[in-house]
Amino acid sequence: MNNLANNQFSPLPYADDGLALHTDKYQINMTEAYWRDQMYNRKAVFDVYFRKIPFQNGYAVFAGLERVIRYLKAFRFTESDLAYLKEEGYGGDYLAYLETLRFTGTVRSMREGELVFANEPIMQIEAPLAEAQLIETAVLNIVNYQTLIASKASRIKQVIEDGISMEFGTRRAQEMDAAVWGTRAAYIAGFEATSNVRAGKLFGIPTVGTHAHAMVQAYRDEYTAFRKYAECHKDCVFLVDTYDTLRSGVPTAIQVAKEFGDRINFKGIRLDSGDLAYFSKEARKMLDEAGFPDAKIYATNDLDEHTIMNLKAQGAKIDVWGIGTKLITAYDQPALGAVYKMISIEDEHGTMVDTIKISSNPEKITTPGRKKVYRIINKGNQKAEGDYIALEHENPQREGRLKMFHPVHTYIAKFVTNFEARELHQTIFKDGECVYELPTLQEIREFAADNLQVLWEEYKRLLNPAEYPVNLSQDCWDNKMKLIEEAREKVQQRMANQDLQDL
Ligand SMILES: Nc1ncnc2c1ncn2[C@@H]1O[C@H](COP(=O)(O)OP(=O)(O)OP(=O)(O)O)[C@@H](O)[C@H]1O
Ligand SMILES: O=P(O)(O)OC[C@H]1O[C@H](OP(=O)(O)OP(=O)(O)O)[C@H](O)[C@@H]1O
Ligand SMILES: O=C(O)c1cccnc1
Repeated sequence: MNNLANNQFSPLPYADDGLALHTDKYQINMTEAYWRDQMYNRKAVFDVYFRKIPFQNGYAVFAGLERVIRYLKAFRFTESDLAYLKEEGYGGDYLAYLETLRFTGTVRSMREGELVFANEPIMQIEAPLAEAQLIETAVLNIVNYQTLIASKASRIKQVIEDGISMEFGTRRAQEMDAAVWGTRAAYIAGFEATSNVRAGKLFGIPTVGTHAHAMVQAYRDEYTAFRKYAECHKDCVFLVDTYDTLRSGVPTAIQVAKEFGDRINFKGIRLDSGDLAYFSKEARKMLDEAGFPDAKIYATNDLDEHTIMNLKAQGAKIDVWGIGTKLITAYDQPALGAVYKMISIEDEHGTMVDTIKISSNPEKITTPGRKKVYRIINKGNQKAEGDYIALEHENPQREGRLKMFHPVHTYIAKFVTNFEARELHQTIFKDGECVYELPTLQEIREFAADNLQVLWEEYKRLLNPAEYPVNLSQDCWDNKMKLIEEAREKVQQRMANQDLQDL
């Protein structure tokens, strides 16, 4: 095939492989129907949101915007994409249309590092129907994973507090993309460093590394392995659990540190098995007595927020926590479940009409219409009272006394005065042009940390956090009720017609 890459080391056989085909086939099929029916250019609006905060946490941390931006900027079907679609049986006229497609829509989104809650739009995408539909899969793919990992990392970081947290999961991640974007998400949420060197190169995340058991096994004894390592590395963290942590590993690390003196920076030891609480306490005493009070104790081995909390409760003397599998795979909840739902579409007369998806579960009924999300900050204490979802034309800041009520159990309500309504969405793309200046990763990370400050502790605790209010404005709620009623009438009308036909 003429598109074969010349580079034999390329992981993929196509030189022009792009991401437009990183979509579900049904999107391409639906788009063909829209195109043949001249519907493809009708403006459609979709919300991206999830229905349940992962890990039973009190909040989630949004990540994924940067990659979504890159994806949308580069969106196009390449020559080899179109050749493949032709092989799959799509017609030449439709393919000629796909060839011209670029993303021309408008995207409003929360910023990476924003705290996000269930049932509020993280992103709102308004684009010609065909484009909005084709990009759904990739947008969800990106947002779902990165937000999940950022949320898990934030949860772990809440427990580690002032200790140092390092992302060590690459070897266990669900393939390579997950490793690098996952570690970026963890960094946004407060992790300090990663072992993934490519993530260091791509994103500027600080990289760290100790050494593995393999090195001790290769040299057949700890003394030689530690010395060989120290001969070529100034910063040394010795892994002390290959044979016998307290009788061999720690004393050998101390011996080598003494022998090398100022020639190395003896940063500490790493424990990777056994009773981490007990070993860390004993090792701490040994290091202090040997004159290395600044040497740190690193710990790894299937750690997550629960083991870390437990180890801390046992008084473990661990300074640096290396977390792999359970973070990068979001081990206890492997999916965020974010969805992409149509909330408005242009009709044949060019008028935008709101749309709804009904479900027997009231929490699953979509909220129609173009909306804005506000975080209501109490000016007295600078804490968040909750989030407020309003229709586009509304401005809650103009209200002196804002009524906030539960979107399903509407009798749960409160009035808020003296507040700032902080709008959470930014315009990212305007008619296909990216108008958003990407913050640096450092800025995103600081933004995420600042956001946590406005949240009461009750929403941040690990176990049974309080439910953060996400409310609808009265207009938004009324609009939703109106559409539910209309949908119900349509079904009743259809049933009545059916009855007439059956007579
Ligand atoms: N004091 C402790 N309290 C609670 N959990 C601990 C404690 N020490 C270690 N752990 C955790 O217990 C689990 C021990 O797992 P496992 O039995 O596989 O490790 P190990 O036998 O010590 O080491 P390995 O099999 O890797 O050589 C790990 O998840 C570890 O983080
Ligand atoms: O336990 P995790 O949270 O996934 O953290 C990463 C793990 O990866 C390494 O173990 P591995 O057995 O792969 O190699 P090593 O112990 O020989 O270094 C390391 O020692 C950690 O235990
Ligand atoms: O540097 C380390 O200690 C490390 C790196 C990756 C995985 N586990 C440990």
